[in-house]
Amino acid sequence: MPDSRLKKPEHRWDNLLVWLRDHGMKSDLLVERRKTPGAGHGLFALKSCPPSTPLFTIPATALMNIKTLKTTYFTRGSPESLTAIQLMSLHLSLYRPQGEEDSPDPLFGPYISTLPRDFDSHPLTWLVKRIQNMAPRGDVNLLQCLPPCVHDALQKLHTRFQEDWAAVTQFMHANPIATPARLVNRISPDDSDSLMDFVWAWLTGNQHTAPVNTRCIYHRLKASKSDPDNVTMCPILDFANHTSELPHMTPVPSHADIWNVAPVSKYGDSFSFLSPGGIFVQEGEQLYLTYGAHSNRTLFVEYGFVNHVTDDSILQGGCQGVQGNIDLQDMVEPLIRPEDPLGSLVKSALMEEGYWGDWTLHSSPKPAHPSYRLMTALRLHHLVAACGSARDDVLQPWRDVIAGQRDTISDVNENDWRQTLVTVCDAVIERAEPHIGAKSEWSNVSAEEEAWLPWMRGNIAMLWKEERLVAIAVKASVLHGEEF
Ligand SMILES: C[S@@+](CC[C@H](N)C(=O)[O-])C[C@H]1O[C@@H](n2cnc3c(N)ncnc32)[C@H](O)[C@@H]1O
Repeated sequence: MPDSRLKKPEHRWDNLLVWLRDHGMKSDLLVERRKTPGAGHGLFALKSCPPSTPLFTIPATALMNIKTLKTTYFTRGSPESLTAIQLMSLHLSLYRPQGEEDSPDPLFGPYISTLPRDFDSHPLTWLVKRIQNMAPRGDVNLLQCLPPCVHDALQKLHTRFQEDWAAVTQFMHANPIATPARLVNRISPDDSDSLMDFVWAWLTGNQHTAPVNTRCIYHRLKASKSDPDNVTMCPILDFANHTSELPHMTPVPSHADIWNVAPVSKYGDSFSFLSPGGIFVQEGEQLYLTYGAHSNRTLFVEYGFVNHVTDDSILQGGCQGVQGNIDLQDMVEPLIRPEDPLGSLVKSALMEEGYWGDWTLHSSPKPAHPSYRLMTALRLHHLVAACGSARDDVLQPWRDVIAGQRDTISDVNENDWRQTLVTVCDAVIERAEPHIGAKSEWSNVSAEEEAWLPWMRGNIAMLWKEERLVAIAVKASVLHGEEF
């Protein structure tokens, strides 16, 4: 067990290592945790190593997931009545460290004690606080400063959060004996402290793969490869920051992955990671993971940070990792006017064919372009507007285009939707400009406590900058007559 005298924050990492060794971790740890400028902690190489070197292995019993938690909460033989994410969030919420204390969790205490103590800088925290009428930190209501499509994405995340909160509070109501008596009150549907503990837990226990958001990673635990409960929290690994460009660490496929079966052992397989392939890592270099090919909108909403974008990376394609991507739902929906009779028919047709929403612009691959979904929606909008009708025979040429039986509806229709796209791009550019002028404290400020507010303003300005640059790039493509 960890030495109970080692209670100061700087010893929490050491306690975690002792605890992991108690769980059977061998001394093959080639990484350490260090502070980074601007991204909290990160993982760094303890010594230089060749490509694809084993860096560390976390034993199955030290991974927090549905297998290692289920005997604590579910009656033997009964169905698992919470998803993996809900179960991890419940457990974390019950054992959230209070103040500077360590987590009282008898199962994962030394691990939970190393996790970030709050997610005040995360947009979901702002949204829940606003709904609860709790004063936001800092003097600016950052939610009002978000680009509309980012705000919409945050609302969707909040809906997922609320569903999990409802499932967990119902579970606790139906299974009051699942937790030690002194902790039962930590989950109460009407108590704002419980809710804020759950926000912390949910953001902690959620990251790296859809559908989760901040600290989870795919790990094969179930018979089916695509089971959403194939996720785990993984000590040590979860200090790895994201890169979309540099070579990154990779998991070693487990026995269950290789044979495409559920793990044989009760708690699943252990989890090992390799140094980046193809490069020598130097001692002291930061080791990254790639959380996924996410847009900045997704990174911001799910993880609370964004990738840096520059004029060059969007307009010239100067940086491979940056793929500017903006969503135009809030601009295009008012054009269609679903509240009007014709607009409502356009909406129905788009929904029927699966083309309603997710209308995006992309800076790469070159040329910068609208998504096929957006072109499809704009083509239909102009067809119906030009004919003043949405009868089946009017819609047929549009259906032929989506069925691949013709390239376009007509030259006039192509010209119309391209013109509209230019107008929409102009509106996006104009709307973004006032939000970009604020000086960006992007590079030098740490993301922690007192400093997070200016850092976050820089992130939000970056989202607006991306809106503007991607709109400029797509407008230029249309005006150059690019075919998409
Ligand atoms: C899995 S954790 C990584 C460890 C984290 N830095 C920490 O100190 O606990 C993911 C979180 O790290 C931060 N992060 C990860 N990659 C980042 C990056 N490239 N830039 C800024 N922040 C990043 C974000 O706050 C994200 O939600």
